[in-house]
Order: sequence, then structure tokens, then C-alpha cells
Amino acid sequence: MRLTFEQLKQEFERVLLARGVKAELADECATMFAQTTESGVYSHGVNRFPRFIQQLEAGDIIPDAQPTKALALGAIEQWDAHRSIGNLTAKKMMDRAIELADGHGIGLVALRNANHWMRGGSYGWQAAEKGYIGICWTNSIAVMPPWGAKECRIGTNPLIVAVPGTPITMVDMSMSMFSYGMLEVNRLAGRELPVDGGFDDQGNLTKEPSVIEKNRRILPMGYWKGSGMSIVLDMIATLLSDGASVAEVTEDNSDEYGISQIFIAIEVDKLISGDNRDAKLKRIVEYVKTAERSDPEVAVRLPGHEFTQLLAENRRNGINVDDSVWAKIKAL
Ligand SMILES: NC(=O)C1=CN([C@@H]2O[C@H](COP(=O)(O)OP(=O)(O)OC[C@H]3O[C@@H](n4cnc5c(N)ncnc54)[C@H](OP(=O)(O)O)[C@@H]3O)[C@@H](O)[C@H]2O)C=CC1
Ligand SMILES: O=C(O)C(=O)C(=O)[C@H](O)[C@@H](O)CO
Repeated sequence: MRLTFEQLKQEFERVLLARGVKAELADECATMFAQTTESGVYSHGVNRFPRFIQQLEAGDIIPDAQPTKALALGAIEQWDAHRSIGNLTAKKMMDRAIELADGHGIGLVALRNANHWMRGGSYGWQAAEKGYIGICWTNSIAVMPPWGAKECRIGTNPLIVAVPGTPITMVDMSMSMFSYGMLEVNRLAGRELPVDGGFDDQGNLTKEPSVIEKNRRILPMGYWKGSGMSIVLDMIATLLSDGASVAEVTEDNSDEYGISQIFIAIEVDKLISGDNRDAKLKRIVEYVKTAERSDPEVAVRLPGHEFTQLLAENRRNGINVDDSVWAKIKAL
């Protein structure tokens, strides 16, 4: 079905208010979920809302908690989220990293005791829209086997790198070949994955999302490379935030909360003139896009470049929401 931004926001807000979330917080949180969905990232917008409510009801998320600064070291700060609402706090932390970058050229905020932030790209985009390079990542509960294993011991730990420009170029990617959210999107659409996404129970690579969702033998992106990146991203987030690692979250907690996150903003405009920046970015983009195509019918595209058009289409035609997901939300 197709819904408007307002219909989404109103329903999200209804569910949040009914669970005692204060009006201002419910409005802000519902807006972020609706914005993520309107941007076309259904996996971590509307589709993820029931799971967010389940963790709110379980007490994993403490809606009235507010992040506090634990330590300041010039361009680096360490904050404690106190298990506040994940997307609202992540937005505040990227804004803080931008403030630090404004004064120091670069700003890094390390956050502990955090909750799932939904679409990581929201925070990279947030920085890039203000003219800063935005880099952020999070650890998670163990949901991926390290390369060579069958048992989940590492996180999907998405890494986001956003570069300001027109349009913004942004890589927002799980350390797994597909996020669980994208497995669900493909399953709900009745699609096979475009490339192998994990192993079946016999240890063979598979494109079948439901098999991977069930056995959790999800494939690290780039095989051993994604596995290694997941591990070092976890280590850095854990050390700089003095927070919980994937191992601690998984072994010490009853679910995925109390995670660790990194937010980095880097100044650009004081290092290169606007005209020079745009000319250089244009040359990179054109050089990439004009490569001889594998399939003459399929254009080479850069990550993040489709969001502007996707947003315009969703605003014009309505946002395509899976019926079964909407039924779940209406029943909350
Ligand atoms: N614990 C957590 O918080 C987790 C959150 N997530 C979130 O889930 C969402 C989905 O992650 P993921 O499954 O990795 O997303 P995708 O695999 O859909 O996309 C990953 C990246 O690859 C780019 N890309 C995809 N297809 C192409 C293509 N054909 N050509 C060029 N670039 C391409 C995407 O650009 P584009 O966006 O333009 O398509 C994006 O930057 C993200 O927002 C992520 O932050 C994921 C895992 C865990
Ligand atoms: O992969 C996802 O999608 C995703 O958000 C995660 O990996 C989460 O960390 C975990 O909750 C599994 O959904």
C-alpha cells in the first residue's frame, strides 16, 4: 500500500504516545522513522518500528534518558547515552561532532550505553548536508559468524561514510553482504537476493533470504574482509567509548542494547574552495560513471545518488509500505 509521510508519522506517534512516551519525544522519534521510510530505507524505517516498540516495552530503551558528556579531550568527546532512544541520541551526537569539527577541523564523539540507531546513513547524511564529511559506525549484538565459523560472534556493525556535494555521495553499509533488514525487504517482496547473502544449513552459499534469516549464517561483505572490518570497528567503538563490545552486549545483556557508537565530522570548506571542491568531485563522479558498462542497459551509479530522486518519487506517489508490516503496526 502507499501511504503519505503524515499517515506514517501519525501512526508512529499514536503507538509511542500510547506507551507513555512524552509528546515532544514521540513527535521527534515518529518524524525520524517517517523520514527514514520516506527516504526509501524501509528496512530501518517502517519495517523496523515493531522491533523498536518491542524493545521499548521490554525496558531496553529508556525514553526519558538523556545523553551526558563523560569526558572531553579537545576534538574527541566520550558520551553516555544511558540507553536513551537510539535514533534521537545518534542525531544529537552527530550534531555534537559537527560542533567540534567547527572548532577543531575534526570532531569525534564516542557513545556508550546506546540503543539501535535504525538507519545509520541518517547521521552521515546529516553531516554532509551541513558541508562536513560524516563518518559513523555502531557495534551490535552478535548476529554474524566471523569468517571461517558457523556461530555468530561478530556484529553487522554498519559503517557510513558521507561526502558533501550535489548530490551527496554516501556509503551506508552493513559489514554483512546484506543487513537482516534487507534480507526481510527481499523476502517480503518474494525476491531472491541479487548475489549470495549467506550459507544454507549444508554450508552452501545461498541467495534465499529466509534461509539466512533462520540459520543466521549471514555472509560478511567481502568474505574475510567484512569479518575483519566488523571486528576492528567493534574494537574502536568499544575502546573510545569505554563501552560494551559485541561480546559484552551479547553475553551480558538479555537483548541488543547498551551498544557502542562512533560519530565523526570533518571540515571540508576551510580546506578547499567551493569551486575547487565541486570541480574535483564532478571529475571523480564523471570518471566513474562513464566507465564501460558490464550491461549496456544498466548505468554505473554512485552510492547515495538515488536518494534525492527516491524521496521526490515517494513524496509525489506516496510511500510503498508492505501490507503485512503496516498491519503489525496498526495492531500495536
Ligand atoms: N545495527 C545496525 O544499526 C545496522 C543497520 N543497518 C542499516 O541497514 C541499512 C541497509 O544496509 P545494507 O544492507 O548494507 O545496505 P545495501 O546493501 O542496500 O547498500 C549498502 C551500500 O551499497 C550501496 N549500493 C547498493 N547497491 C549498489 C549498486 N548497485 N551500485 C552502487 N552502490 C550500491 C548502497 O548505496 P545506496 O544507498 O545508494 O543504495 C549503500 O551505500 C543501512 O542503512 C544500514 O545503516 C545495517 C546493519 C546493521
Ligand atoms: O542487520 C540489520 O538489519 C540490523 O539492524 C542488525 O544487524 C541489528 O544489529 C540486529 O538487531 C539484527 O537485526
